[in-house]
Amino acid sequence: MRNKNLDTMFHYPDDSLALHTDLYEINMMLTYWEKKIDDRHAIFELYYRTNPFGSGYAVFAGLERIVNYLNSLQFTDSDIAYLQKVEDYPDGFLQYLKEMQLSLTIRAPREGEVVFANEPLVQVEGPLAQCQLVETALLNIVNYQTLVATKASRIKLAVGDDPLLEFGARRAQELDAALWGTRAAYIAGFDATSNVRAGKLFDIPISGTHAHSLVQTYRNDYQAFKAYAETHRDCVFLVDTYDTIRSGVPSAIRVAKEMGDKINFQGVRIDSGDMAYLSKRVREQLDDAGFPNAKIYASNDLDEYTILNLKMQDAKIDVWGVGTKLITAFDQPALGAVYKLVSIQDAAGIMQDTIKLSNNAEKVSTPGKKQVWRITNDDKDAKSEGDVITLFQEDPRQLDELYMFHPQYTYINKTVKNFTARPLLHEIFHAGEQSYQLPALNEVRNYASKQLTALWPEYRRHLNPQQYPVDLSQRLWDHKMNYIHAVRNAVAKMGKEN
Ligand SMILES: Nc1ncnc2c1ncn2[C@@H]1O[C@H](COP(=O)(O)OP(=O)(O)OP(=O)(O)O)[C@@H](O)[C@H]1O
Ligand SMILES: O=P(O)(O)OC[C@H]1O[C@H](OP(=O)(O)OP(=O)(O)O)[C@H](O)[C@@H]1O
Ligand SMILES: O=C(O)c1cccnc1
Repeated sequence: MRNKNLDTMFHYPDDSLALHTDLYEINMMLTYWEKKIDDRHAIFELYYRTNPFGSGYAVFAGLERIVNYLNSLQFTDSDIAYLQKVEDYPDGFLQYLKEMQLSLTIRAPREGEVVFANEPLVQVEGPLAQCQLVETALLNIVNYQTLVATKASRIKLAVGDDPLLEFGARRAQELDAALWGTRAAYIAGFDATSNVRAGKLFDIPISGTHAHSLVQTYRNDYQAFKAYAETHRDCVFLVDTYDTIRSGVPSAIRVAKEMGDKINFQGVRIDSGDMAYLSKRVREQLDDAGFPNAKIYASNDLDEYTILNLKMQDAKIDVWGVGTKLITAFDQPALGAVYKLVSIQDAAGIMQDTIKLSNNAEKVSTPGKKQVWRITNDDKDAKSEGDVITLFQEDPRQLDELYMFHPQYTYINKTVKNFTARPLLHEIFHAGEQSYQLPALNEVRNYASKQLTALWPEYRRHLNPQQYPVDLSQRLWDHKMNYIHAVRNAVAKMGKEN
């Protein structure tokens, strides 16, 4: 055994994720500490502004890693020694960091929840300095995992019930992305992965065929397939190394016939060329040879668009392998989630909500601690009517009817009568202690599938989906308008004084 642990290559046996943050967070912590406001109660909310990939929704992922991160959050000796070496921080502050004990309360949706732009996804509440410290890691985790889970759900939607394999490890942005991207893909509907470590760590089914190098090694399709068949029971032969129709498939058939029931001839994989044309010809070859149950696997830069197109061309593909375009979120490499202060205690100990104005209406933040409610209509197959963001203490479940209106175009409105309101933000940590039991991964996956089904197809479709209503309650809307006017007036007054 050469290397015991990945982290040991960094020569810090006590390396931790406490420094997995931007320097400006620690710089702000110093200011708060020196000015004795580090303990002020603060509330931050994490959200993104536009659904990715032109989707009508996103699939929330990353919660398990957030929980692991928070549970392990503690500055270690080497973290402190490093800060001491590179920054001119006072000893008292370093000591404060060293002794810091997590006391945050965190709320988030269940992993696998369907979520929408501008909804608070992670709500972080507690001492200002701690809220600041965790910003970078929370954004890092949610931005990537939610993005890949959403991409995966789009691909899953395209394949329907066909088996869907994740092949991304080699093309991912490094090891962590391969690992957690695989998990996100599994949550959103992929059935198995080629990534063996992801299989081991997360108990995800693993799956593997073979590469072109096997065929190149033997310089001949038949010899390569034969050798593989003599050493494996389950066989999927990659038939496109030299000539799919004239050499690859005939060699696969010959080996399957020769080996008989010594192997389980599962099928063949095509990885290049016109896959609509080739798959139809290969299907005929397999059927004519007496292998109607052998499956045709396809891979090669697939995504939801090529898959839908291949289906439209009636390609005879049974199993889909997707790597690069999934794991790198190829057509939109960033979700763009942000983390904003929405409320903070003043010197008198009173919570004061905060707002960020912008010339762009969509970028004006919504002040205050909030809750998100999923409104489903009991008269309409329990499909979603929309979401309503409320002040945290509001509870729409107490209402007989709910007035829902578009937060910008308020003339777009409706009143829902026979409805169910379900809060999306659950307490995950309470005052630093984990208060939520993480569900098993398969439960998360089933949950995601159920939530996607509960969404009207109009919101789910790939192209130009309908915009799902994400409304503000009347109270929150009034609250926001009051803040906008108050800040505008204050700015105008300051302008006159200056
Ligand atoms: N019938 C088809 N309709 C639409 N797209 C297809 C069809 N067949 C293949 N594709 C896609 O077209 C792209 C073709 O890729 P590329 O230009 O690399 O060709 P190739 O045949 O795979 O060549 P190479 O041997 O270099 O990989 C891939 O993304 C593939 O999934
Ligand atoms: O196309 P993706 O969606 O990214 O799927 C993963 C790709 O990785 C392999 O190719 P690669 O050329 O790396 O190896 P190979 O020699 O086995 O074809 C495989 O054949 C797929 O084409
Ligand atoms: O098992 C496969 O076919 C596979 C695995 C990784 C990448 N491409 C293909």
